[in-house]
Amino acid sequence: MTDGSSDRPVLSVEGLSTAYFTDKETVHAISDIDLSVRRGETLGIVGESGSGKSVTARSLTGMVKSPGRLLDGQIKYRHPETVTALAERYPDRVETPSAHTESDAFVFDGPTDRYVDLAAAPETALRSVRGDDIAMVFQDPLASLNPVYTVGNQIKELLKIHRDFGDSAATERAVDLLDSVGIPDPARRLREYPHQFSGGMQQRALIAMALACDPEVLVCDEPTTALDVTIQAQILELLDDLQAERDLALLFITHDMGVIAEIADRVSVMYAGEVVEHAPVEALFETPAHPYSRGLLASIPSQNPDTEHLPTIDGDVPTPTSEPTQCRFAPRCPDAFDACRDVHPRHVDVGEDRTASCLLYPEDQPRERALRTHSKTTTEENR
Ligand SMILES: Nc1ncnc2c1ncn2[C@@H]1O[C@H](COP(=O)(O)OP(=O)(O)OP(=O)(O)O)[C@@H](O)[C@H]1O
Ligand code: NI
Repeated sequence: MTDGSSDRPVLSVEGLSTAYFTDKETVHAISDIDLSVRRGETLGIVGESGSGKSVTARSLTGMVKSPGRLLDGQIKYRHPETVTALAERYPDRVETPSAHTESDAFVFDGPTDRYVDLAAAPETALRSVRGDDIAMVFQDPLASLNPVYTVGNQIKELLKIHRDFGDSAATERAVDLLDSVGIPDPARRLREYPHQFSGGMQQRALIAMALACDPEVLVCDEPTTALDVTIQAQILELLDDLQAERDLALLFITHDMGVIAEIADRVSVMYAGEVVEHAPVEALFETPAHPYSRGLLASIPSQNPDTEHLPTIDGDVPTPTSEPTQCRFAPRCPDAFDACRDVHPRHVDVGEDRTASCLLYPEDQPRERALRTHSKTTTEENR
């Protein structure tokens, strides 16, 4: 490829913020999130309950429901066919180097980068991206499957609507899909209802549905949390195989560091609506940079074989009701110092391909100087 898009991440999220406006308060569920995932890569998103993982997943394809709303940020989806198709469908909303349109452009067709900004896309465009380009698998399979239709009919329906398949072609493809996710005797299971499937088989069926339209990106939000460990391990292995076969970009959300170790290539650690560390998985486990990451790791049984009681991080994730002006982890942080309560940390490089947002860094600088790095306003920085 000559347009340079091929070596960029298929999905990159920049400065994404989503808030819920309730009668009582505004919940800044995610603030200024950056993420990226490449084809064939698994990005793990980890954090305790309430850290904003699911809101991040929902924000990606316009699934945030009122009273929630995206406030800011870009979601750059780079898939040449989609860029071309949406540019044709929304000619007034395309920005090219020769034709600068109004500010409501969401298709960017430049010489060095071609993408669709899903944060600015209209719902009609998002609807065609959702499921087709970016598919999701959620924790509770029964909530995502319709109890009154057979599993086969649900898969076939997708293929008929999104792919214009006829009935027999859809049946054939549905059998292949169930087979590819390791469901034995697929032609027979196709005629069964979701409740006739075990939990693990339901989750496999959901993965088959997610893959029906050949997505580029698969987002899995705690897909194995409800399953027992043996079945969980089988599903993780399945996802790993499917990803390799299809060169999928996989975004895998979990609160479980053990699962992250199994499946992720790179990891983004979330806390109270922010990403606090980005790192390759080996580096994160060997030398976690952010004190929160250290705390999460210390609570994995396999990392502490000798301890009878696993250390946990005291306290809970706060519900963020304002934009961050300080370190949100400071109240629970064993390494916190005075400035942590006044200065909002920015992401700084802490190694190859890794950053952390913590006032302890840059580590090689005297603290005063390090603090000045964090105090800089966004406009001073060359964004
Ligand atoms: N519909 C909503 N209305 C108000 N606040 C919401 C809503 N949905 C999510 N939130 C808030 O957004 C924040 C992030 O929630 P989110 O569900 O993304 O967390 P999570 O990391 O997925 O947690 P879990 O591991 O429990 O699934 C929480 O403070 C939550 O209370
Ligand atoms: Ni969640």
